[in-house]
Amino acid sequence: MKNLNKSHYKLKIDLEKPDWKKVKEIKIIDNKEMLFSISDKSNRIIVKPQYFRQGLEYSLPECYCRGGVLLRLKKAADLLPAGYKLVIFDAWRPTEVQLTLFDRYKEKLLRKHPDKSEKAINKLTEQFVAIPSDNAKHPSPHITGGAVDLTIANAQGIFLDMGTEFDENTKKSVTNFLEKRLAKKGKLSPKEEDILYNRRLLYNIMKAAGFSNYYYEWWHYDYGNQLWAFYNKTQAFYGKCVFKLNSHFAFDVMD
Ligand SMILES: C[C@@H](N)C(=O)N[C@H](C)C(=O)O
Ligand SMILES: [Zn+2]
Repeated sequence: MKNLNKSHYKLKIDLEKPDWKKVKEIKIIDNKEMLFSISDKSNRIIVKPQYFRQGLEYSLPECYCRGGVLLRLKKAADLLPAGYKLVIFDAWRPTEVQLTLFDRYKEKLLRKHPDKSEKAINKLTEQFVAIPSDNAKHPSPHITGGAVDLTIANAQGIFLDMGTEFDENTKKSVTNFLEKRLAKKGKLSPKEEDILYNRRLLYNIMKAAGFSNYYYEWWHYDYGNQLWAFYNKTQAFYGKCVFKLNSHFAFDVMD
């Protein structure tokens, strides 16, 4: 890390928890950009669809995102140190996949906390999986084609240590977990320091390309949807989208 450019670590990770009530109230004027497949668009982006690999029902063998997201992913990838690549785990999601993810995690929490109320369990679930919604006024982030889950691989193809697995549902996944520990204790172990800088690298290139990060997950970034608009204090331009294949093998956004 010491031989890498300082600009990769310029910004410390400073984030707030989203207020989902406010997020859902943000106005969306969809710009109708199409969904594109992400594979083969840049030699610095690898696609590894995690939910398909896990055999999740309705998951897809390819990742798709809006045109503006694809452009910005390429920009972020080009900002990486030489040889490093972005690894995409998931992007646009069918509502059915969002539902399965939500139910799967909720069941896990119910088993762990049989004494908690349904309301409390839903609130906990919502931290790691957005409430499944294809309501045009407040669609779940991944249903818009504006959200992407990703990490970084180094020049040897090894995933950088981000401190947790993808989708690990613990407080260690909170993006600035180690920033807070550093501020409190004044120092980190060498391994923790590596993780802190790896997260900062992802955060810095994605911020520079125009994305926002989701407080609870180091791997989840947004552009153009309501969650992004919340963090950027603006309106959203990506709403709910379903797709149909057109003659250019891209996907038209449908209402
Ligand atoms: C499930 C996880 N990978 C994820 O994407 N979580 C966010 C909150 C979401 O479901 O939008
Ligand atoms: Zn995500």
